[in-house]
Amino acid sequence: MEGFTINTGVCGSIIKENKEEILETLKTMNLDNVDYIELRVDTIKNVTSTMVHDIIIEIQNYTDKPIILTNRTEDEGGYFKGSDDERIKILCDNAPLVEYTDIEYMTKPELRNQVIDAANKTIISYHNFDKTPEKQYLKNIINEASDIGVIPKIAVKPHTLEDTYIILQLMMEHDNLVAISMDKLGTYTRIIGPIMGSPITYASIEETSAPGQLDTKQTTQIIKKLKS
Ligand SMILES: O=C1C[C@@](O)(C(=O)O)C[C@@H](O)[C@@H]1O
Repeated sequence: MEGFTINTGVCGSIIKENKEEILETLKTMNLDNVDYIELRVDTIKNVTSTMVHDIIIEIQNYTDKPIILTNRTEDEGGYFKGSDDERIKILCDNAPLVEYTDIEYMTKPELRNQVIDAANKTIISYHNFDKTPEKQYLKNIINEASDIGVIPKIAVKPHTLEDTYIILQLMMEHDNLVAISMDKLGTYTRIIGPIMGSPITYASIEETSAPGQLDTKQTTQIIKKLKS
């Protein structure tokens, strides 16, 4: 039967301020609704490499779900307050422990390459919380990100429905791409992504880690429905 196969993993993002809250979220969430756990360490107050290491070990003692390690810059919607050198050090120190490490495409190449070299696998990400750039601009990022990392990811803000169509076109034209049109206007791209071969779709566990996210239960149920 003609159709599509869905191999998308649902990623639940944990965005908490300290180890206790992170572990509380982990132990109260339904792990059946996720395939990956994103640990957003930029939301941890006064975060250090040692803190992140200890949290990762605690998570891995509790579940085998693969971890995506993210330390998001403020420029791209995150909360990390330190220097880029400090941000990259936290990622490099802990990247060998986890399945994927997320590094922003816009990071200075010498720092970006340090993370790529330290990581098992990388997600090369680009976020624009102000607009949806021109399609060719995004295509260029996707192509270069695909060359330097394992999964290219773009997450951009739509102002019109036509903006969201750009994301649809990019998903049609690229395999293995995580492409998100944020806000409510773009929420449907989080569901279309799995049909288009996206390897990961991000969902919220408690509070959302980005505008327009569905929660992990909704996302998993929809994907199950699409697969049936
Ligand atoms: O980059 C992404 C995608 C995301 O911004 C989203 O739009 O769901 C959520 C972030 O936590 C994650 O790191």
